[in-house]
Amino acid sequence: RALLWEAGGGGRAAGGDIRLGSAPRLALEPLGGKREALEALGGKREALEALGGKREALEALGGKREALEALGGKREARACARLRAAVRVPTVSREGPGAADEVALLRFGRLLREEFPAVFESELVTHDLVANFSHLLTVRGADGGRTPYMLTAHLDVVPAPDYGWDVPPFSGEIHQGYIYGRGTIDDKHSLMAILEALELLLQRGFVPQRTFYIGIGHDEEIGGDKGARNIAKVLESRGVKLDFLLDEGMVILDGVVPGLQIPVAVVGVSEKGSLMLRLRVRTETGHSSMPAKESCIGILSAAITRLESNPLPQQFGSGPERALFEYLSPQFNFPMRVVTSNLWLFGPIFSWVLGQKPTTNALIRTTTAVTEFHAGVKPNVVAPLAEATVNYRIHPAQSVSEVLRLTEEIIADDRVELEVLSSMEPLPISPFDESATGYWTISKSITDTFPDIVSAPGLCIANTDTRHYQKLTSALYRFTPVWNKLEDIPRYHGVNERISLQNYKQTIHFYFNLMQNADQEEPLIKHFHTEDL
Ligand SMILES: CCCCCCCCCCCCCCCCCC(=O)N[C@@H](Cc1ccccc1)C(=O)O
Ligand SMILES: [Zn+2]
Ligand SMILES: [Zn+2]
Repeated sequence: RALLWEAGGGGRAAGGDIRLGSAPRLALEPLGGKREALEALGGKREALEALGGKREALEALGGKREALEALGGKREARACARLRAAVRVPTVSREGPGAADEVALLRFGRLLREEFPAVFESELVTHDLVANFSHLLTVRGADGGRTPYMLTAHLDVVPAPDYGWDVPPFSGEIHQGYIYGRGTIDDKHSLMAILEALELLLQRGFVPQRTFYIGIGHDEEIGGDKGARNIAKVLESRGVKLDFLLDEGMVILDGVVPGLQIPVAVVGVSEKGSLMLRLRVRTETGHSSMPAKESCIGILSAAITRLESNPLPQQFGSGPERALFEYLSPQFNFPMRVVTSNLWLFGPIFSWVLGQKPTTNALIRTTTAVTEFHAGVKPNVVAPLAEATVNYRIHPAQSVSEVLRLTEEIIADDRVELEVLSSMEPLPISPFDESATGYWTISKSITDTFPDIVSAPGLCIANTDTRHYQKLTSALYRFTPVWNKLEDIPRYHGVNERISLQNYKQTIHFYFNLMQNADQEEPLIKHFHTEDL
């Protein structure tokens, strides 16, 4: 039992490889025969459900001991199997009209209904299908006088080309204690864990005191304009106001913050804005044997070089990043503790240090990413047009108009046309003072689940569906309890996205704790404990 959930968890323990892939007879031998194998696994149906099929079951299990250790308990095995099944449905969002895979989106909806019968059949739960593929669950609380809260997640994923992955990205394979696949940390893990926690609580007869909503968007990865936006509209039309909302966003960082001695759970209390800018240069085309002195490609390249060599000014101290370091100050090692306790003095040097790495640089300034470049039509034709896309993520201390003005100043060339493709101002800072019940409910649930780490408010550097819910509450928080070491950060939207089995179990525990903590008036007391899971 312990091995399954501890392998790879928090990067601390290395589990054994349970993908053996040997012939069925070889797999059966160490188990002592088919009947014994099935008995060990609690029954044929459970074994097959947990592992996704007979052949896979046999391939995955190398021996009796490994089988028992790997499966832990039936409940854990089933939860793990359900996440793997979710990963196998390729709910990929692509840019452009008609790009949604409607078959996969519908299949995913069916999977949710089949896998969580207690949720979907409960008298306490109402299910609304929104914009054909998104889901809104209302879990009716006993005390209608209390303000509801909301948990959100999304079921779509970014594309995942096969190359570069150790296992196919939509296989949900388990490898060395991790479930691999697109969506395992963005964001099917949180969606499935929320429903796992609710399923279990409902099975145990839990009746929440206050109503809560679960919003599951189907197009977050392309802006959420159909899913989350319409879920929010449904709630607005019903006159709903929320105490707080929790979505994906920030995570647990282990060894990512320089000088911090313990892992920190960063709860995003604000979110950077965004500006997608198209740069365009047009020049006379013609025969490449008689080129003009400058080409549109050269002009645009020079503009881009100026943007990259002139990052926008650092803003350290004027956004929620300052609170993060003040909260964490006692946890830093000796020299950093002095620095972070005296930011009035060391602010400029600390900001310079943060600016040296992409992850921490993202906290302190509006970032400039040149993401696309297109030009030219033929090797012997002078290019008529060069285009590039620049994606700014705007620090809360700046605005879209300020970033546009600075861009024009840096480029300083009228031949470069600017077109705003989309823009979004940074989101306001949600409350995290003593009276912020949502923040403290999340914070307590983090501590209940991970007693040895600290939590702190911080800035979410990517964008989430939360902006669609701004009319419902000003208390928007962004956090899922994914445990990240520095080397794990590129897995988001990258290759080898994965979650450890232990970390997935912790994710379920987190929501299980949260659903109970959210009901409590001070002091926060739970009825059920995660040890019972
Ligand atoms: C104290 C040091 C902190 C160092 C920072 C470390 C950062 C670690 C961050 C981990 C990243 C987690 C990201 C998860 C959420 C991703 C959400 C997302 O991908 N959103 C898209 C949404 C979008 C927006 C606009 C158009 C299309 C899609 C995004 O691009 O932001
Ligand atoms: Zn996401
Ligand atoms: Zn994403």
